[in-house]
Amino acid sequence: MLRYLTSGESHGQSLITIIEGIPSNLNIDIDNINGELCRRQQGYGRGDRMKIEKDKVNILSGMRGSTTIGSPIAIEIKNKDYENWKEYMNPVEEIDKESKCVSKVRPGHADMVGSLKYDFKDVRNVLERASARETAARVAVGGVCKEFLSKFDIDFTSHVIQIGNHKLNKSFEFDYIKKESEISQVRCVDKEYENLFIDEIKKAKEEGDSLGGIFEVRIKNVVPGLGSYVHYDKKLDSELSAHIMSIQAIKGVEFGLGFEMASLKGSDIHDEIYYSKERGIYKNTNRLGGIEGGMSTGEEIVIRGVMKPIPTLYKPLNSIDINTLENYKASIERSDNCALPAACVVAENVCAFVIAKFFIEKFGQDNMKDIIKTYQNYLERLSDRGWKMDTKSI
Ligand SMILES: Cc1cc2nc3c(=O)[nH]c(=O)nc-3n(C[C@H](O)[C@H](O)[C@H](O)COP(=O)(O)O)c2cc1C
Ligand SMILES: C=C(O[C@@H]1CC(C(=O)O)=C[C@@H](OP(=O)(O)O)[C@H]1O)C(=O)O
Repeated sequence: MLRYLTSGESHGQSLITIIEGIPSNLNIDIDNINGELCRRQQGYGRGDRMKIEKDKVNILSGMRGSTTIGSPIAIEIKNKDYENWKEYMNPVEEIDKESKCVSKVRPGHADMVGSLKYDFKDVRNVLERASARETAARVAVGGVCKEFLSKFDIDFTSHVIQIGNHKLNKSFEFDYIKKESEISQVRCVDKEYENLFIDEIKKAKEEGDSLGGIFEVRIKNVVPGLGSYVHYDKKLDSELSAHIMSIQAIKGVEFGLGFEMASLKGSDIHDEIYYSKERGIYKNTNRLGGIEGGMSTGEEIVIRGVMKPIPTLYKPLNSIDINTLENYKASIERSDNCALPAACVVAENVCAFVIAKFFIEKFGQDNMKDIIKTYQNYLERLSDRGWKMDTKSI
């Protein structure tokens, strides 16, 4: 089974991850993983921390000469900002705990319950780990998984479809994919909306406020039959949802037409099935977003996530000092005021982990040669049953 752990505080020395279950003899291009980390750092609305960090992976184990050897892969991403924080964040030496002690808990963060649950007077012990800085490690994991999945032509893209009150029209979006190079600084595929999004973020910032929105992830060339209908924990959509929901500030997930389905009739939704000699089994629509009965259908997987507005506000909300219980305004930590473009990239990469996990479960784990063979056998069998899939790069 493919699995990983992450470790690391936002202003600690490094983020660390260990991934286990990546097959042997997979050639990995480190530049591609660093490229994913760079994409995650982009986006209008990010705060000053992104000017300090230049995230790059340091592979510590599990590979020799750019090739995996089947053992756990340990990856480090250094926090450059640690230099500015080491007197407060050193894990072993005496530190000055008082001067950076946080006690005015921020609504919408893990601050209050985290410090009660783990019995801390200093909320920094909570916020350092609850921070979305951790998503850099998850993107490194996704980067490795994307390297694996690219051998099977599985391809990921994402874009922002709503920020604040401005929302792209969904039906227009459905047959609209842009290449990475054409995606703007707010990861929007439409020029007019790009400007609206930027203006909205700018306005919120001037008001000391923050914004949320909706992003969309699309996954192409996933073979039919990843996941299963037989048990709750084998369903591809439930696992993808769980991983997207685990991203900081994500509050909902939908597939295909998603929540719009509530007001539509069955005949408006379910994708009709056809067969022709030339195309094999096919559908003309993909309203269910590429998953039926917990399994990939072979169509593009279309997932959306909603992100709440960033909780740290420069115009702080009412709160309390968790130690004195006095009423105060919440603490102001340096902050993004909108991070939808970054959340898009994180979502793509957590999806890459889930797809890789289900793929490996279905086609084997030990080495690339065996997996490719099993995959090809499966495609051949599907072809005998009328399904056609382009296998050009294998
Ligand atoms: C990419 C990304 C960047 C974020 N940046 C900030 C930030 O700068 N300031 C902030 O208060 N919250 C930020 N958040 C959200 C918080 O980490 C998150 O709301 C908080 O940890 C509480 O978790 P929850 O919203 O999932 O309940 C960010 C989230 C993501 C995904
Ligand atoms: C560091 C990242 O995001 C951070 C997520 C975050 C939060 O509270 O979640 C708060 C901010 O951290 P800082 O207080 O250091 O400015 C963001 O910059 C990152 O994405 O790499």
